[in-house]
Amino acid sequence: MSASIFRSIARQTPRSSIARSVRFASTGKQQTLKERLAELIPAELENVKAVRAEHGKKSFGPVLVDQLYGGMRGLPALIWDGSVLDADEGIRFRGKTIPECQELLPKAPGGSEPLPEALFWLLVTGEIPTQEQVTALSKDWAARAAIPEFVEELLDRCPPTLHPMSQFSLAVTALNHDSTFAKAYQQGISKKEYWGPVFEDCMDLIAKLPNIAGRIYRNVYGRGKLPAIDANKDYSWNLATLLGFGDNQAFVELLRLYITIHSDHEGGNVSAHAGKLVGSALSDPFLAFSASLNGLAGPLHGLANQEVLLWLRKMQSKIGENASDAAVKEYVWSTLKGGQVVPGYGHAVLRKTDPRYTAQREFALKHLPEDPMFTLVGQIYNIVPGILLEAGKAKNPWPNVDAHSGVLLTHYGLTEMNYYTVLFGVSRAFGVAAQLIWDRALGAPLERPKSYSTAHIAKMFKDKN
Ligand SMILES: CC(=O)SCCNC(=O)CCNC(=O)[C@H](O)C(C)(C)COP(=O)(O)OP(=O)(O)OC[C@H]1O[C@@H](n2cnc3c(N)ncnc32)[C@H](O)[C@@H]1OP(=O)(O)O
Ligand SMILES: O=C([O-])CC(=O)C(=O)O
Repeated sequence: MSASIFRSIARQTPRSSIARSVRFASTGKQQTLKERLAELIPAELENVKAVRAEHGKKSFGPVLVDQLYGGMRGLPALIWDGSVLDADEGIRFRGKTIPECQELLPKAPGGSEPLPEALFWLLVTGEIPTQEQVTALSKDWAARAAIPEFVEELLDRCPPTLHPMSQFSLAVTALNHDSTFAKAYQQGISKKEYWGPVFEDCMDLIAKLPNIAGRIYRNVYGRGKLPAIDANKDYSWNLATLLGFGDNQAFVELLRLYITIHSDHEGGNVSAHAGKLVGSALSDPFLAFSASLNGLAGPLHGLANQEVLLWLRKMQSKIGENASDAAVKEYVWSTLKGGQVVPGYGHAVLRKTDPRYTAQREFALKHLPEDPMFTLVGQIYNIVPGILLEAGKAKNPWPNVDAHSGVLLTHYGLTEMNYYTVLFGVSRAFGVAAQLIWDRALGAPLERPKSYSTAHIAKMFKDKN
């Protein structure tokens, strides 16, 4: 089966799999996310049953031995309806591109970027929520935001030299202490009911992340005491305030965009897949998401946004600010010749400029067109792809999301690069949580693919010849 057929199947699935039906309960009252989900699940169970009955025994493309050795690149192996990644076009959340989400999703009063609350509703239901539903979600998350005292103490006892991502993962793991799902499982809950307590855990998880992320930031960088969550404000405003940037409207808008676009990138990326894999053992969402965070903390994945800034700063200290194209080119070549990757460039799936990069560039053009680091990012965009093409190894010479995010955060004064991946992690929780809820609702089984030894592969084909 050709790649384009895979893509067209993948694109159709989210649109057809979930009916866009009633948004209001028969009483006329606005439905909550959980009520709407409870309506959608039986239909989706039937849909999956029908697809499996009709296509379950059909082959979905050959597996090449190279894919076994090559990080399973391109291997069709997972189901996730929340988002699908096209190599040329980039991500669609439930069939919607980033510009479509920017246009269609509800916004904060006076704001122009989508509210991440709305994106979460879209990921979970496939539907665009009303403004009232989004406000109710902001309030629900604010009400769940407090973290247990022992988790606060855990974070307060971490040495500031412990990487913020390690602190983040540790705190999320510890939230498992109060998991509704783990308790329900111990009490013998039926398989059919799993999604309910998993939903509650996922809501708690997302809600508690600003307090964890804020506490880590203030502890590690000595930024004083954490303020309280405001139940009348949205998630991003609260996160910005806990970080100490809530009075900067543009920064709050940036966070709304940032959390929306970093949330999900189909099912196979390291953080999404790690969460799904661990969740498949019926580990609760806190344990599953801490696995996601540990994957996101790797420099080839989410940590690349930290690496980009470190690389840019190193470049500036070596060749100075406002360096010529020739000097930048030489620096890029020296990175490659040193056996290192150019952070923020290349991708396992994408073959064009990441639309998340483009969305951030457009934000920068609107809010910080004269920023010198933004100018440098533009200069690098004109230089790196040509060099990667000439070097001839990278399949995708274009920038990914991480090439741009740090420069925006730096502009507003969030200059601590080691912290950047924590914000990526807050956002990625939205996608991982949505996926965990649906996996338990659809009864996704334990993941356990088969591994082979090299001796087995060699013998298998020798025997065949
Ligand atoms: C949110 C995200 O996770 S987005 C990705 C963030 N990561 C980065 O920006 C780090 C830099 N980029 C990379 O390392 C890679 O492009 C990855 C990890 C993103 C994708 O990896 P792959 O799918 O294996 O890429 P690809 O098939 O193009 O790799 C082929 C070769 O090109 C190299 N290559 C790929 N991208 C780059 C790059 N940016 N700089 C230098 N070399 C590169 C690979 O290291 C590999 O080299 P090898 O044959 O010596 O092992
Ligand atoms: O899709 C991937 O493999 C990596 C990525 O961009 C993400 O997870 O956001």
